This record gives sequence, C-alpha cells and structure tokens, in this order.
Amino acid sequence: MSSKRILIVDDEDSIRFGVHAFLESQGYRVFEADSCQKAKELFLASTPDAAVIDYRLHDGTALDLLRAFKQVDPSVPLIVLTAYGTIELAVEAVKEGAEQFLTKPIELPVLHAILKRLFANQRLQRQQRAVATRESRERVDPFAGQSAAIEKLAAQAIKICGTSSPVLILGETGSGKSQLAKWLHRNGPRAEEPFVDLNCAGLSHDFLEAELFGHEKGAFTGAVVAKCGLLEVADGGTVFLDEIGDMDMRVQSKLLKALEEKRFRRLGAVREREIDIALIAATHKDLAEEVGKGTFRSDLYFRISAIPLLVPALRDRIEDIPVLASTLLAQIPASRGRQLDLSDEAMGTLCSYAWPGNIRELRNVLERATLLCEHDRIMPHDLRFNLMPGGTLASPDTNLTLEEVERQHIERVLAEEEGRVAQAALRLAVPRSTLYLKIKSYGIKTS
Ligand SMILES: Nc1ncnc2c1ncn2[C@@H]1O[C@H](COP(=O)(O)OP(=O)(O)OP(=O)(O)O)[C@@H](O)[C@H]1O
Repeated sequence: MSSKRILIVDDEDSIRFGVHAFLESQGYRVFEADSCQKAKELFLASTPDAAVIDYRLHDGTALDLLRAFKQVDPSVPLIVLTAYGTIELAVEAVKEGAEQFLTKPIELPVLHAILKRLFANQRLQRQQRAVATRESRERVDPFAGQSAAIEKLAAQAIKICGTSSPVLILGETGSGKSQLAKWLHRNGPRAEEPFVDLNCAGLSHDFLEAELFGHEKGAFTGAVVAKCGLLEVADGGTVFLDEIGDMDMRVQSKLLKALEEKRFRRLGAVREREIDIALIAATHKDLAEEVGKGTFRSDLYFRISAIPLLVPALRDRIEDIPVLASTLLAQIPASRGRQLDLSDEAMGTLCSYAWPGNIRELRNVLERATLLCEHDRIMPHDLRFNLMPGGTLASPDTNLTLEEVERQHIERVLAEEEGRVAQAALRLAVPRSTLYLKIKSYGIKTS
C-alpha cells in the first residue's frame, strides 16, 4: 500500500471530501486545505509528495500556489483542477510549473492514474540522478600522475580519441585498461551514446554469441523471448570488449564480419541489422603470440590492432603511486569521516613493491589497510599485500623494522603455501610450533 502524501487544495468541501476519501481508499495519506494561506502552511508542515490544487480559491489562484510550492520544493508534482477548462488557463498553469491539468468534474480513477504516472516518473528521475551521481563520482582520471609513461599514454589517447577505427588497449591485469576505455568514450564524439562493455574471459561460445548478437524467439532451446544483443544496445556508441584474447574463435569470425560489413544478424534471424559502433578491445595477452599459436584469428588481429595503446604497469610508473594512493584512499568508504593518510614509511613501502596486480592491487591493499589501521595514519604494518606470484618486494624497505619484515615474509610464504603451516614451516626452516607462535603473536590469519 502506498504511503505517499497528497495535499488537496479546494474551497469546495464536497470536492475535498470526495477526493480525500477516494485517495485514502487507494492507500495515500491525504491533507486538506481550503485556502491559499492554509495550503502554504500545510505544504511546509506536511511535506507532501504531490499536490492537487483547484484553480480558483477565495484568496488567490493556483498560480500563486504553484510559484510558492515550486520555490519550496520543485520536485513535488502539482496537478491543477478547474471548472474553467480553457486552454489559456492550462498553458498558464503549465508555464508556472504544473505537471498536469484536470477539468472538473474530476474523474477519480483518472486522477489516481495521473498520480501513479507522476510518481513513476519521479522515481525514474531519481534513479537517473543516482546513476549520474555515481558515474561522476566513479569517473576516474586514467592519466593520474606525472610519470613519463603515463604522460606518453595521455598524449597518444588525446590524439586518437575521436577516431572511428578500432582501438586495442594492451596492459597487465588491473593496470587501468577499462578506465582508459571509458575515458576514450567520454571524450570522443559518441560520448552521449551508450557505452557497453563485456568481459569475454571465461564465456562459452554460445553465451558470448548470444550476448553480442542477441537472438530471436525460439532461436535455440531456452530462447523463450527475443533478446537484443550488446552490439544493438550500443548502436551509435561504443562497445568495449575486455579480454578479447579469450574470445572463442567462432565468435571472433562473426565479430570480424560485423565490423567489416557494419551489419549482423541476431541468432535465428533472417533479417540483417545495420550497426554503427566504435570498438575498443583490451587484453593482457600478447595477441601476436596468440595468432602464432592459432588461438586468435590473424584477420581480426589486423582489424583491431591498427591503433594500439599500452597502459604501463604500475611498477613502471612508481612516481605516480603517491597521487594514485591518495586518490584511491579518498574513495574508500571505510576511510570516510576519518581522513586517513599514509605515513611516509607506508608510502615508502608502497613505492618499493612490485605490484603484479597493478592499480587494482593497490586499491585492495589500501582497502585492507583502512580496516586494519587503528589511528588516522596508515603505517607499514597496516599494509598487507596480495601476495600474487611475482609480488615480492622489489627491494627491501629499509624503513621496516625487523619484526615487520619477518611478519610480511611469513605472510607471503603462508599465502604461497595456501595456509598450510607445516609446509610453510619447512620452507622457513623453523619448527612448526615456532611458526604457530609467530602466527599468533603477529595476529596473522591463516585461512
Ligand atoms: N588512474 C586510476 N586512478 C584511480 N583508480 C584507478 C585508475 N586506473 C584504474 N583504477 C582502478 O583500478 C582497478 C582496475 O582498473 P581497470 O579495471 O581499469 O583495470 P584493467 O586493466 O581493465 O583490469 P583487467 O585486466 O582485470 O580487466 C579499478 O578498480 C579502477 O577503478
């Protein structure tokens, strides 16, 4: 049952009562005013979700109230009623901000339908605002920092961001390829059109094909309704295919055809559909090598690799870590309200790590640190690394205490041994009981 609040303003008692009783029976909470003065007071006091206002009142007109209400809260929809259903009054009321105009006698079901539609629109607008706010908050500058590597990438990206040719983004996992793809879309001529992304890794041939090209009803078992593919959804905009190196070979040839002919067919369809998309593909793989191995089509490789952009690994832009770390730290919800910062020693530790998981790993490490950190400054002992293969410290951090070095080393070995204490003790050349004691005293989690 709806608990929306409706304010009715009319100086005819019978109309107020009738509308009141009807709306209440539909689950609304209703407030009544019989004059402009009372309506203004009630609008402030009852904070309605919508107001239904008679055009002529004994101490003014609906226009006075429209102005007053819109000043207080422009998002509240207003419906104006009149016995004088002339087009002039309607135009005037709409100009003053009325969402809808209804002539008397009021058809109550129509009023109910209008309210429902207005609230649905309101909800949609709120959702759109929420998405826009989230998107602008999540908008990332892919060129944060001043290293030569990132400046070179920025210069190349600026040069090509208006191109309609496919772009191939290369770079290690977590280095920011998706962020660069979004930036290229936002800053290109298709910015107002859709940006649709799909990660091809681990997707079966059938699933990937249906996702990309869509299907007609009955195209295969389970296709109970027709479905629009991502290429269609993105028409006019950009399709970002992440991990294209993992795309099934049969889908590769269909994609190539669609790119070359600018048309494709849904699965099970007779009719071809035209598409106009910009393609951005990304991979952490060496596609030329994949072509050599026979797992990636050479013709598709040549089609998509004309404009390659290489996102540098984080370890090749160490000087950007301070600015990236501060940006990421400010975005972490757990740090909100605490104004956490990084001690120089912790920053030193971050700058001396090899970052096999790149910026994604940096974000994870900082997220963990915000949870562990008991004060307002993150210290080296708050930093726990992802311990991926190759993630060893690039050079020992001389700011660490012996205990911190020991703790980090134990954690790394344990992670490599997937928590098996006996194996880790063997590798560390200490009795198992000693390792248990150290695990306990450092508060290391072994799961
Ligand atoms: N310049 C940046 N500033 C802040 N955060 C960034 C930046 N670049 C990437 N990130 C963050 O790092 C994480 C990984 O980025 P992204 O997904 O773009 O990497 P990727 O190279 O596409 O990874 P994958 O290879 O796994 O697809 C994301 O959480 C992203 O928000």
